[in-house]
Amino acid sequence: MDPIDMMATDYNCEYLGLSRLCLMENAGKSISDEIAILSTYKYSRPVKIVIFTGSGGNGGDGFVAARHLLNRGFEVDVYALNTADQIKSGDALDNLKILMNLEPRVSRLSVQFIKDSADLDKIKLDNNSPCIVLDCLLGTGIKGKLREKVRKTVELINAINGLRVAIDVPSGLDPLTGEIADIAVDADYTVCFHKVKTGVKLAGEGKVGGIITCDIGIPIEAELFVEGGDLLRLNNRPSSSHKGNNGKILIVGGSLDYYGAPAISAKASIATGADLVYIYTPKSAALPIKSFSEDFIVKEAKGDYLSIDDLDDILEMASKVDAVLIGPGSAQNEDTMKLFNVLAMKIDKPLVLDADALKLVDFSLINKKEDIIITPHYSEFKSFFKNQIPRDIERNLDNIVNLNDDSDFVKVNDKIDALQSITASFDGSVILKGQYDFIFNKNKLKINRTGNPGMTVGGTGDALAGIAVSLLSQGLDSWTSAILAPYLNGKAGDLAMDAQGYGFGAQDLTQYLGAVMANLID
Ligand SMILES: NC(=O)C1=CN([C@@H]2O[C@H](COP(=O)(O)OP(=O)(O)OC[C@H]3O[C@@H](n4cnc5c(N)ncnc54)[C@H](O)[C@@H]3O)[C@@H](O)[C@H]2O)[C@@H](O)CC1
Ligand SMILES: [K+]
Repeated sequence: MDPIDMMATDYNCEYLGLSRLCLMENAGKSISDEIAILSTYKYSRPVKIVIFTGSGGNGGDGFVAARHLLNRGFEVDVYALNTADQIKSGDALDNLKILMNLEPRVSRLSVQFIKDSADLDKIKLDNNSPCIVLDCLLGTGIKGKLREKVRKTVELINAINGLRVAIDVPSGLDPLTGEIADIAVDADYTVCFHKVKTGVKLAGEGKVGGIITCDIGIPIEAELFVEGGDLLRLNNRPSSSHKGNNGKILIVGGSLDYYGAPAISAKASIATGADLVYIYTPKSAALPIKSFSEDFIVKEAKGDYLSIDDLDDILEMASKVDAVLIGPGSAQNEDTMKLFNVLAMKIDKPLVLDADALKLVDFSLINKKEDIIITPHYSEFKSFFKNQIPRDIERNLDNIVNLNDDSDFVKVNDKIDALQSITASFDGSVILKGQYDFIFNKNKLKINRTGNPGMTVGGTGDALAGIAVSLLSQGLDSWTSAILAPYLNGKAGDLAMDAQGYGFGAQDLTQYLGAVMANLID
């Protein structure tokens, strides 16, 4: 499991009501269980446990483990590299405080703080008595080069005559790639929580020792549902960035009949952080779109509908932006169909296809593109994938997909199986909109639960497409953009509903997007 997926999952537990403090307790308890087994297996008796702790959640696991190991009768020495005021994780701090509250010492616990590297030289371990060393310095939160004190501690741990057990990830090893930039704990065992981190798997036994995976009570739904923790996937904007660095978008849409759709998409794009939005639209739609906002840069096509005559202009504009949305409000006619099919093939930027584009663009022209998101509701889904639906599923598709009772485990799983078999030869990401949005690509699946019946109002689908293209333009990959877009859209819809009841429109919804993006449980 990639570190970002693990962090998002941990946070998602909080949104499901399962606190990270509780997960840390389970992690520390499972360390204690595994250490008891290893102690018996390696030494046939309890040995001294030496725990080195860092400033984050990994250190917190060590503090919890210390408490459980004491209860099992072990003698425990904790060497904390950070004092209480330097500890970054609130949960770790709570657990350090518990250890510090155990005064006067009745149990066989010692806690020492390592202020600087010189303090490390003072640690004297009896090399003739066996011990088990727990590396709780750094886990999935490692960033950049090891700081000097941590680096020295890793050297010390590697020199100790004892069994080295790394917690979650050997400190110094990249939890994503498995690479060691400088030095890492040379672990005999690595105890991983929930799932083995990708880097630990890639590094191999020579670097991480034997891998032990512990369940810490994270429900499958914390991974499957898009929740607030997934907002951790949003890019941090560099403070040195300037206009245009954070997303340039082209929206191709609008027609004599519809002009609101591209404007709402554009509003949602700006509201989710894109810097510049260009809209290519027929003359008849251009003026009303301009009047929506001074933020839009509108280029007029000649006719009342988009047509192949617009191809060169659009390709020229597409070459200057980071991502392109095709479809909102374009209406369906032969000329527009020709244009959209060529555009979908020729544009080599990340793409979103929405609304009429899904009725006009041929599946076989784009099914091998990975950098594409489609945002169908059920009837658009059926139309787009019409030649991909296996016979046995086709007969029953309406029943399978239009679930009313989504709490039914079997039905939800039938639906997932059916959707994945229909979309098996599509390499992009699909957001199937509904009461619950199902988001999937060839390998992954997520379910978004935000949103409310007030969102049946016109334009919320256009907002969704605008958010998706905005995230793409800011450098997120198509899968990440596809899972976050419906979450943000639905959550903003929920805030609009709280404020205005069913009286809100898609434009109102876009006003809440910025606040939703900034809102992560601490
Ligand atoms: N968040 C959760 O819900 C859970 C987290 N768990 C544990 O918490 C870990 C993740 O916690 P965190 O996100 O706090 O991250 P870490 O505990 O891995 O480390 C983050 C801390 O280390 C410091 N740091 C980062 N890079 C450094 C470097 N190169 N040199 C020196 N110091 C550096 C940071 O300043 C930060 O304070 C997991 O690996 C796991 O062990 C478990 O308790 C299970 C639950
Ligand atoms: K560690």
